[in-house]
Amino acid sequence: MSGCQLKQFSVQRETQRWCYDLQIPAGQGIALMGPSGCGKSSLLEAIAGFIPHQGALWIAGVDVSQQPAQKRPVSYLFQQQNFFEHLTVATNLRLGFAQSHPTAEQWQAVLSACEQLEVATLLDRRPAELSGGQQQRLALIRTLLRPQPLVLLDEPFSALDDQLRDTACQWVKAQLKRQQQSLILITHRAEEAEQLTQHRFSPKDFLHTHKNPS
Ligand SMILES: Nc1ncnc2c1ncn2[C@@H]1O[C@H](COP(=O)(O)OP(=O)(O)OP(=O)(O)O)[C@@H](O)[C@H]1O
Repeated sequence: MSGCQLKQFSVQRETQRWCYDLQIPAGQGIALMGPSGCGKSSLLEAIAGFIPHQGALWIAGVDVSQQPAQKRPVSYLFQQQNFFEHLTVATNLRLGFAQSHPTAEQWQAVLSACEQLEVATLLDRRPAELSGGQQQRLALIRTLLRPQPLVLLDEPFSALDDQLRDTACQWVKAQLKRQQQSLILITHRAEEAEQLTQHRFSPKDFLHTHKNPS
């Protein structure tokens, strides 16, 4: 089956445990909302393979739950953009593709995205020479153009003003549709969730709290 499916997928942080049964069809998305500390980032980290989980995780028809993080077909944008500081923006963008060699078509898509998101003149700079909003748009481009079936975005528009936020949101929506990627989005803004996803929920609703033995 295409898309992404979590079956009895459980994540543990000390005394807290969340258990999820979710399905996200290809080209569709869900938004994780809710207060600080409710478990939004923990779910993304477990799906990406950075923290342990139990249960099954199917992505594009394959159960990847036993795979290490680097093998999972997931493209993840953290709140910190994690660029290599000693490399130019262009080289950082190339690193998103297999063997760091995008095809001519893939690189054309990168350049076109850079034009649309108004960062095309920045490709020869180093990340430290960019504003927070410029870094965020370039990180979005790197994340969305990696040809992975599942995209995880953690507050991807937080450094953008309203006009750029709207432009970036529309671009993300078009990319997901064109590449039939599933999305899990963390956001505090209802309008972003409505624009990009079909379902919204809080991890709080999936929480089982254990009492420490006394
Ligand atoms: N590395 C860690 N070790 C132990 N507990 C952690 C760790 N990281 C987070 N937690 C705890 O797990 C719970 C969920 O945290 P998580 O970061 O997933 O929440 P969040 O909803 O993403 O919060 P925020 O909106 O503030 O980023 C919190 O109680 C937090 O204190």
